Amino acid sequence: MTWLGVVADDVTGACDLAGVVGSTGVPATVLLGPPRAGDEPAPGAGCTVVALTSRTAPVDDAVAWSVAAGRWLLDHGARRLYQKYCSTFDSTKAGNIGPVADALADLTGGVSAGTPATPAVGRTVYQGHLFVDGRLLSESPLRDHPLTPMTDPDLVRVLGAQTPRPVALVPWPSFGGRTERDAADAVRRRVRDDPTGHVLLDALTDADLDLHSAALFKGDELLGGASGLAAALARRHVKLAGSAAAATSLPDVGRAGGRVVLAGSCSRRTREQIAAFPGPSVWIAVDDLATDQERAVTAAVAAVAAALRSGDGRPVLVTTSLDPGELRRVQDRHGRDRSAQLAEDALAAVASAVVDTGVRRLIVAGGETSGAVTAALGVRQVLVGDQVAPGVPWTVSVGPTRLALLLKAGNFGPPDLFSTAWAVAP
Ligand SMILES: Nc1ncnc2c1ncn2[C@@H]1O[C@H](COP(=O)(O)OP(=O)(O)O)[C@@H](O)[C@H]1O
Ligand SMILES: O=C(O)[C@@H](O)C(=O)COP(=O)(O)O
Repeated sequence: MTWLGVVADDVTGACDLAGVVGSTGVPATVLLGPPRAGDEPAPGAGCTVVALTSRTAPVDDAVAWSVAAGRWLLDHGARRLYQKYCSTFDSTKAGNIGPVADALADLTGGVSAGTPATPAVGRTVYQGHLFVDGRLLSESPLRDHPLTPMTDPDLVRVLGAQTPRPVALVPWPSFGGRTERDAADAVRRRVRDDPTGHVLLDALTDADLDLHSAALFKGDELLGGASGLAAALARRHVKLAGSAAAATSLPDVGRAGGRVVLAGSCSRRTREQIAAFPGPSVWIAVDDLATDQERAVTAAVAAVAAALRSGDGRPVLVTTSLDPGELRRVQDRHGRDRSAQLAEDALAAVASAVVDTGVRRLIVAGGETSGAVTAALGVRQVLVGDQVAPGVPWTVSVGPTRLALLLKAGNFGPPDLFSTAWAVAP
């Protein structure tokens, strides 16, 4: 029975959260939404995540899809709603986190409380400022993101610019190091004082997130954040229920057909993973796609097929990724949105082509990229298994053609992920 219903703004974020929650003993499943008539949560899932592609969508679409997903989750028994956004608060200039929070809060208690802090992957929030591996967000590689460059680390200000509702902060000194009861008082007082607003929570450690989950577990407000707070809520759920479920074992997809890595992420970690990849690789240039998309995609598909045939079973990497300087030049030539669309469409087309030839195991790097690839493959639901690294679980698609998919957030996973993750593939 679904206890936590999650509306996630991208596919890799959904898998991150489901993997992390699953590792606490709460089985989690991901529906790639918005939900359609006849969709049902997977049986036995304590946490059902609806993955949207709403992070960079127009605001009205993001709100409409999120409300549909939230209603569906509540209609299917979810006791709490959770808005999953990025641990680095990734937002376009228009900013979808605020409007979606406003709309989802209206479905629940009218107020939201949450934090992107996820110490397991180096994201902490202090005095409302977001740090990534100890650097302010604005000084981290996120300032160079292709679609959502983050240049302001002050989350109260960033969220405040996205919503007409008040945004309040629970700063660390008001709860940090306190007893569970005192910390809960500090959080609940803030939530009571702002009954129509959004409350952001500082958090430096998982212990801080456990204090927040104790304060928020029984309320009716909209919860929000990244996988850190969701995991703390799941730990609390398991503690109160007194038992954890066994890890989900994923069905085998077989070993035939070869293995492919599709990397559309330009994030620093993905670029390290590309640089460390020892196998054959095919690079697709956005300039070529802009000149003649069909020809460039056909050439890429042929190159991948040849590499799969002659590569002794080694995985093949296909990528459009660029470093920040080159990326800016491509964006200047073709426009930010158009170049992103060309890259996503190309990798999605390559994914369809290789699956048509029998490939059943794929790693996809990048949230937007994973959204495009799973849409092209017609994947509607994935079962989530063990994590290869924090926030990086293998999944298997539900449906007649089972695919093993590792849908990886751009900045996640160790540098050798593209060659080592296969050892534990379903
Ligand atoms: N060569 C390129 N030029 C312009 N945009 C690109 C290029 N390669 C990839 N992109 C775009 O960059 C974006 C990366 O976002 P995403 O896939 O979400 O990765 P991440 O998880 O790192 O945020 C995608 O929209 C992708 O299509
Ligand atoms: O919270 C996170 O950092 C991730 O779950 C996430 O959302 C990452 O987004 P992408 O880097 O766009 O995959």
